[in-house]
Amino acid sequence: MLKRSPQETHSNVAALEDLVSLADYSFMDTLNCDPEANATGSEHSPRQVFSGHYVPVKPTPMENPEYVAHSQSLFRELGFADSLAQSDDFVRMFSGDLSHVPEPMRKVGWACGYALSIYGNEFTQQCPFQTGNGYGDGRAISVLEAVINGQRWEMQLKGAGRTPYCRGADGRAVLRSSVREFLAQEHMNALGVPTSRSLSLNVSKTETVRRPWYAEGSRSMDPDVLISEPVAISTRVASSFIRVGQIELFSRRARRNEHPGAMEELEKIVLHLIDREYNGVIDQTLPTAEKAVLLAKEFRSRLTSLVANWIRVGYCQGNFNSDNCAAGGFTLDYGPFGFCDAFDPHYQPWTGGGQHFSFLNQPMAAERNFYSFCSALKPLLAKHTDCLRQLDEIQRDFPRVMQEQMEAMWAAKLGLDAFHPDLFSELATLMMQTPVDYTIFFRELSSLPDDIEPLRKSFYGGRTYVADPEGLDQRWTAWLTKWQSLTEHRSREELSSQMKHANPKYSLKEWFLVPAYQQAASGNYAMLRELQQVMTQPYAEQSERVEKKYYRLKPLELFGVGGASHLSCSS
Ligand SMILES: Nc1ncnc2c1ncn2[C@@H]1O[C@H](COP(=O)(O)OP(=O)(O)OP(=O)(O)O)[C@@H](O)[C@H]1O
Repeated sequence: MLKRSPQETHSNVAALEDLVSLADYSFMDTLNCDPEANATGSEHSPRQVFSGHYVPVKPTPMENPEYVAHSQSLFRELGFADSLAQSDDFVRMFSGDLSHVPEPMRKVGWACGYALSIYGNEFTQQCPFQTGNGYGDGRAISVLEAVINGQRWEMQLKGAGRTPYCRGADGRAVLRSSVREFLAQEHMNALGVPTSRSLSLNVSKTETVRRPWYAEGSRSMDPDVLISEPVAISTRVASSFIRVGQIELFSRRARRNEHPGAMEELEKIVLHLIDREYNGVIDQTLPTAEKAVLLAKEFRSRLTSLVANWIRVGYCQGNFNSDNCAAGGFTLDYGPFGFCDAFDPHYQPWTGGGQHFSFLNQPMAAERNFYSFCSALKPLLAKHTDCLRQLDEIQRDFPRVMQEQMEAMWAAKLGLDAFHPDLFSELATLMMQTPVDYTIFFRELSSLPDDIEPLRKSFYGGRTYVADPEGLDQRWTAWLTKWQSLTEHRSREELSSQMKHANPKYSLKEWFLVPAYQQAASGNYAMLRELQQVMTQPYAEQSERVEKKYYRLKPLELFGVGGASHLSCSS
């Protein structure tokens, strides 16, 4: 096993050999392999997995892979040469072909099982009496864990073929959803929102799969209408991919005493989570029960901050169940996500998603996931009443901590020293009634306008109403005057600069993504590259051409039926 010390730097990862020399399989010592699994990783058919933390699985190489994109910023952070991304070896490996990969890399990846709670309600699929159901990484296969520049990274191929958790599906991801996830991860990182990161994106020149599409004139996917789409594999990278649902899976098994080692497996996954995500935050010498309490407290802090950040940048996750909630407190699984255009508290990017996951309901959805997380820890605290009491307190206090984070976030967006409920409530009403583009409004406000004229750039209604029958102009003026009186004690330059750090100028709207992935499907990646360039500097003033194209209201024809959102949960 090869492990580098944090002091060592790797500024010269220019070839596959350099990368795989960093491979670290220490998780195999601390986690359990499914005892029924075949060590060669040749299992690609769905089956029930009853115990163990991971199943060895070989990725299924994508036919005729072609390089599409890589993250220059992550490559820089990892000390990788940009030329590596397009080298044959690298493209093959991150398209699922490990046959040529040298030692010490094992030519087998791994997939993990997890459970699912839907808005806090336990969901069990297929097998009601046992939690060893087939839910888990159905198409995501990790191939490498490595400590690079003192930080541990897990590299996971999404769309790398079937695993025992595929539940009969094809194990593939299409280019459309892969482009969305690749760009969204890049964008969120540049926005300063904790997230899994994009490493690379490759497409197959020949392999396609069929996916449901819209029936004529409808906004919903129709399972009977299928289209062929190119297959792609994106590699995402994170300190771990442990989800709340994963802790739940082992907790359910322990609670139901499903097998003799169930409690031990729960403890192992919790300690693994602490090691991967909370190392340095939680004292390793404490007993497990005390560690679990600290873990809950730290996760609460990260999760509430994460969700406040989502709202700050206009992001809605769309399907924030416990399987899509990273236990490290970062954004994971960019499926039916969206960045809002017009401000709407009930903005929900996914036609299949419920209102409970909509934009301003995300704190509640986070609370549900947090409760699932705390419940999952409880079997470890059964004999520790004091720890249990502390955990209950941490859980009970979630809404207060969430509210504090939200208020601090709104205050920062408005450049205020403290949250002013009346001012905010009038603003929210005005933003909805006008309505305003969320990104443009806050960015224009960050330039500290003297009157409401510059704010009109963000008014959707402003394009159609002339007479102002509802007196919106007067109300906006009154609101602005009040806001100005609360901020006038600050240096204008400093205030504006601070607000521009809280309020991005550019956000990755779906109607920018659609033409980019459509063009990519025909082998042209120009728009994708341009979006990557623009959206990785979301707070910067960019060229006039960029501003004209990406800092504008969503065109009216893209609203409503036949709109620009081509997304589903699992594409
Ligand atoms: N084409 C597919 N083949 C096999 N499994 C799939 C496929 N699509 C989705 N799944 C699995 O179904 C579950 C729900 O899908 P969802 O869209 O939330 O996840 P995903 O986008 O594939 O994965 P992740 O949460 O890892 O980003 C996941 O466990 C996923 O692995």
